[in-house]
Amino acid sequence: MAEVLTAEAVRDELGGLAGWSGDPAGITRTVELVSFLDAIAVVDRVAATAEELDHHPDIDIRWRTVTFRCVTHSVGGVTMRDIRLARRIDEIVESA
Ligand SMILES: C[C@H](O)[C@H](O)[C@H]1CNC2=NC(N)=NC(=O)C2=N1
Repeated sequence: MAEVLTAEAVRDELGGLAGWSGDPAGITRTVELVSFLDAIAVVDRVAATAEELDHHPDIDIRWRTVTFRCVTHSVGGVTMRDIRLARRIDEIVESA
């Protein structure tokens, strides 16, 4: 089972994840897309990636603003699975 990262480890990992913030309880990134449909398209791609990784972000959609929150629910904190998912979300957002 993946281990919850320490506060220091989360800080270090956030250094390589522009736009993300948080702590061992969860990391979040909010992005504003051009339109609602663009936001939904990004969410759709993230959903496919989450299935591939078998690791799923919490997602909040408000018109064209989307907030992704990554935390490993089974252990109640941020693990490397969340860091990997966050990197993949960034790739999708950057290519949108
Ligand atoms: C069996 C499967 O790996 C688990 O149910 C997964 C699915 N996706 C998940 N996603 C997240 N964010 N946390 C989990 O604990 C989790 N568990």
